[in-house]
Amino acid sequence: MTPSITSQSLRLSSSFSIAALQPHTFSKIPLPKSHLRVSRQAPLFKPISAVQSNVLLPDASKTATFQPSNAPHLTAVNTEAMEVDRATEVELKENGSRSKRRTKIVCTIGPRTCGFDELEALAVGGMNVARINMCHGTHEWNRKVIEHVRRLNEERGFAIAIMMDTQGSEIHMGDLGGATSSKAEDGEIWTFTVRSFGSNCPERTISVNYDGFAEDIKVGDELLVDGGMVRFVVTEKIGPDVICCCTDPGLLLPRANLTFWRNGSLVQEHNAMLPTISSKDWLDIDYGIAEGVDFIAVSFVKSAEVIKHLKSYIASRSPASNIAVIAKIESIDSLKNLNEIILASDGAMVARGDLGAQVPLEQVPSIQEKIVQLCRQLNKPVIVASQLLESMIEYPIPTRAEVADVSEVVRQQADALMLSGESAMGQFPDKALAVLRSVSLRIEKWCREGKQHATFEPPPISSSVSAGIPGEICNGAAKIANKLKASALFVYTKTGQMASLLSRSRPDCPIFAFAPTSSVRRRLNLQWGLVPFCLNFSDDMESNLNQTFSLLKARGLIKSGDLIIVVSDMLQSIQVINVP
Ligand SMILES: Nc1ncnc2c1ncn2[C@@H]1O[C@H](COP(=O)(O)OP(=O)(O)OP(=O)(O)O)[C@@H](O)[C@H]1O
Ligand SMILES: CC(=O)C(=O)O
Ligand SMILES: [K+]
Ligand SMILES: [Mg+2]
Repeated sequence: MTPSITSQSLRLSSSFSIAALQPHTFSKIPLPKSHLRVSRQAPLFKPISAVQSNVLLPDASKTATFQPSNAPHLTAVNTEAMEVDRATEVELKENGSRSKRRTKIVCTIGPRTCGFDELEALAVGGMNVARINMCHGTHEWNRKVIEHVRRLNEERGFAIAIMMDTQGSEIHMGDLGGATSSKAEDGEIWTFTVRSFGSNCPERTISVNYDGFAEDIKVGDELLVDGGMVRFVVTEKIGPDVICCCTDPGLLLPRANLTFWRNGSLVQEHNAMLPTISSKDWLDIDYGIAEGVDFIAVSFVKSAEVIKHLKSYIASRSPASNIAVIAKIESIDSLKNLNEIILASDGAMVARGDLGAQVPLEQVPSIQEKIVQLCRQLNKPVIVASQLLESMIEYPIPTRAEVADVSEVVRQQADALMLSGESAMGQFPDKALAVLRSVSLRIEKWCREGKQHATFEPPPISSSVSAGIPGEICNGAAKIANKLKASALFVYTKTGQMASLLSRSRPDCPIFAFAPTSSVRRRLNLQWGLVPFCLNFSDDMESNLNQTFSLLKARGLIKSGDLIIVVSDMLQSIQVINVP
């Protein structure tokens, strides 16, 4: 039977809640008359008779679309479905909604995980975002991956976003003539050159992507592959060829990054000549726009200008698209302009791989913490990437140190963790994902327990952004949710902004975010604590709530008596409701 909402409810109108939180901020804004209504049996909501007719229920029995248990035979009607996937459902039900994982997981897709079945295993294992790296793979290859992910979303109710990562134009090696790797031994002489050889690469010769490669290099400089995985010293320059002697032996991987060091410092001259977005990158970006990817992550960002330029390019090429631009922080230049870059972007990535090749390794942890905090202040999602579980490329369990590293990211409350080689070409992609999931869950719980008696204070919003009324409503709602130990926060949001602000407050309970389009839903799937749903809601909050309660109860994701705190784009209010 359809429930009616009759349990105790408390409704705080905007003027009450806002004024109570921070009166001075709102003096200029006209608000409705202040009132606080607390009622028992409050007739706030009508019973939901029309719920089922507002929901699309596909026939396929294996889909995860919500299907109220008493109406299994209804089929398509006029609006979009509200979907939930197996992974979310299991996580919500396993230990109760409050223990749902908050930290999101990005998986890089490579030869190991590009098939439909492998992608499905990652989806079921909790992947929130699939990353394709344009350093590798053709457009055709990447298109297949995108198609598979789309199919999983459509058929199985997942909300997996696609992130396209640009190659960027830093100096890197060629593809080793198709070999998967090459071993450089101590004392061996290798040639690095701008000449290209196709598949007939002479022995101990590496082609390099940048024409000006040999120009600024001096005999005696050190050449580091992938930040020092293999090290050479330059012994001679002959025309376009740079002759080097190997001083730290190791494995050379295709397209590995190259940096030059002189007297202990990075030689930056040639990097300065390279555009952040190369002509190849622009073609890849056109491809990404055409494929409708959700995020474009820009490698080796140097300034805010390039982000602004890309955002206006996307807006002009595809005005209706909702592609978010993520700034990858992985160079000395990006550190110099961090504030402006992050402000101009829709999110950031701490790309520790290349970052660690440009700054001394011992500086990487403090830089990571600084970027994570800044992103939180500026309300931008942040991903921490690279080498989180590097040993799991080869081994089925991580090192203790890797677990400690992942724990630290979770403790810092970054939005997302990222797998690179572990999921792209490692032997244990599913196990690596499971480690990220279980460490996240455990550390999140530990942090919540630890702060039980601490007072709640979200970080101040930086003076360079103003979150205004919505920001204060969200902070207030999170505060109330923590105090009352609510089961969940609900947010009805058209653009996703209100959900982001709630996520920023890092509340103790999960945030169920209802968005009208699947593209907003996917985009929200990168952010801490958000459980995004696609729901075609109206301006009538009463009916939205009736509908949502009915659907979530039918699925067993909430139950009568649960305490829910509700906010929305449409009303400047915080509602406190017991699920009927
Ligand atoms: N599409 C792909 N095809 C083949 N190999 C891939 C692909 N994507 C990733 N890989 C492999 O996985 C490794 C790690 O992936 P990752 O995306 O982190 O790349 P990367 O080369 O380290 O560059 P970046 O700095 O852009 O992350 C790569 O070095 C490569 O060997
Ligand atoms: C992810 C990436 O690009 C890096 O760590 O360098
Ligand atoms: K890249
Ligand atoms: Mg990188």
